[in-house]
Amino acid sequence: MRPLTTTAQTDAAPLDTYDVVVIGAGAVGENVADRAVQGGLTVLIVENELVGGECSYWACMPSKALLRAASVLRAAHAVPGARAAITGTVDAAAVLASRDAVASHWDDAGQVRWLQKTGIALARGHVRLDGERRVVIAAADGGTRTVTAAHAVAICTGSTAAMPPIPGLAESRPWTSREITSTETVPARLAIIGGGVVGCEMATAFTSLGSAVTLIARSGLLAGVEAFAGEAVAERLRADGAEVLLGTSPDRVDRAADGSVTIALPDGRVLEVDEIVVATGRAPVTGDLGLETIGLEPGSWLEVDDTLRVRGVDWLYAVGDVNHRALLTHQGKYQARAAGDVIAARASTASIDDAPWGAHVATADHDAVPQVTFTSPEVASVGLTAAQAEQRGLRTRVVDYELGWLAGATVHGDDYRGTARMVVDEDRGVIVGFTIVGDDVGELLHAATIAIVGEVPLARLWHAVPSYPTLSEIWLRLLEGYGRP
Ligand SMILES: Cc1cc2nc3c(=O)[nH]c(=O)nc-3n(C[C@H](O)[C@H](O)[C@H](O)COP(=O)(O)OP(=O)(O)OC[C@H]3O[C@@H](n4cnc5c(N)ncnc54)[C@H](O)[C@@H]3O)c2cc1C
Ligand SMILES: NC(=O)c1ccc[n+]([C@@H]2O[C@H](COP(=O)([O-])OP(=O)(O)OC[C@H]3O[C@@H](n4cnc5c(N)ncnc54)[C@H](O)[C@@H]3O)[C@@H](O)[C@H]2O)c1
Repeated sequence: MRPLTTTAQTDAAPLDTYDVVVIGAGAVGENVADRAVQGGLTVLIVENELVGGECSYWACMPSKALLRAASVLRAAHAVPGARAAITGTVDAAAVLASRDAVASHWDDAGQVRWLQKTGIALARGHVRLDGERRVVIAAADGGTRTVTAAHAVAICTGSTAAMPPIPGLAESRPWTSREITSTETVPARLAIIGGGVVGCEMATAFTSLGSAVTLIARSGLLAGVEAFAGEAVAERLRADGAEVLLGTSPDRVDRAADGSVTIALPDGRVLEVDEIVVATGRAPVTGDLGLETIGLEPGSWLEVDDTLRVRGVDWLYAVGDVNHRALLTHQGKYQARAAGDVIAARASTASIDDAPWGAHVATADHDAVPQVTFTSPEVASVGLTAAQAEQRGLRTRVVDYELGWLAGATVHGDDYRGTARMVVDEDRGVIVGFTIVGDDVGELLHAATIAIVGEVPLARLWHAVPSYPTLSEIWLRLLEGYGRP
């Protein structure tokens, strides 16, 4: 693992009591703290690794930095004139160096300065709850400090890579998302277990960086979204030279004395690789948090109501990955804004706005979670898939359109291909789901999120005119496919 650089504690005059104690200074904890401070409360945030958390150093940011060069190169290759200017392939060393800069060289000084500027006190150490509204902070030097929260404790401890019970796997020192996103080398032969978002993005990145990648998925790829998305990603990975094994999972994994890893598959085949990455989902970071001191189950996801308050404990909040509502930075930060605001409101005489879509609830978590997967092609989706809408008992109509038929696609590059799907709730005349798959479509997603959250009637959407010739004309084509209501 890369050496971590932590900047000294900013909690200059440590108090025994703060209005709010936030456990975990990832993107989500930082935002809970910020909103609570803006609401007039004193806040202590406690972090035992780097301020900024997973997203800044081992997840969103470094992974996107690893993917960007190949995406730009692919776009240039598709455009006559630009294509001729390309004289080489992806420069892996330059990509890794750029990734290092994007990950701030695993130094959290910048984020600590932001905490200082915002008026949030920081303590370094591992936190455990110690009964109602009390926490004990164990510092790296062995010292401990007990702090009481006058109003609330917010658990924002995130998630970690889950380890499936495959014989020999744990003993084989597999990489997780942390090692693959911070690697200093490009393994010549790389196997990835798990066909979810991490597996697909890292297979895309490392194929472009020169690894011979084998992606092992027990179902299709990207199971949570429309099936055509995973199919398009599998097709492109294979075209780019990766091996994609669907509907299978290793029987056994072993690492030999020379460092190589063998993977035995159910069909009798044995793969040999240099590194293996486990990308089979996440586990909550709640195992060593003192949850048992307040009657909760250590190691469990923390179930919350829409104000992000842990069910049955009126002073405790769980925000971000740890509540398992939507494991995404932007959605965790959305929850954090609601949580910080409601904590401040409950600490004062302000009224609580907890009706659906109110200021103090994370209503969008249920039906309007946007996500962009930065594979090739990109996959962007929000709301329900056609199957999910049907399972909900909605009377739906589905409209699909091939992106390659758009004038904007013709200009974008040669042989542009992609698919968009709109799922309409026929009874309400609004969109409940939108998925788009194609190169460079991620930035198109927010229009769909606004349409779904705003419950914009289809009849009114006909008046939202996309510019010609952009890929946004997908909206016009989907509406024409549906017909004017
Ligand atoms: C490879 C990868 C790529 C991703 N890419 C994206 C993406 O492109 N877009 C996106 O939206 N999401 C992405 N995600 C998901 C995103 O990283 C998470 O949703 C997000 O980091 C969750 O933020 P969090 O603040 O809840 O948790 P974290 O970022 O995990 O922060 C929790 C913090 O709590 C600290 N902590 C834990 N326990 C204690 C304790 N007892 N005492 C003190 N401190 C403690 C930890 O050290 C950590 O800093 C990705 C995830 C992975 C794995
Ligand atoms: N661009 C983004 O938004 C982005 C990028 C990366 C990660 N993330 C977030 O991080 C979270 C974690 O991602 P992830 O990919 O680890 O989890 P995931 O839940 O998306 O996918 C895990 C996959 O592993 C498979 N799997 C589980 N056990 C297996 C086994 N024994 N053998 C083979 N396959 C197995 C599952 O069927 C599933 O398809 C996601 O919830 C995602 O939202 C987001």
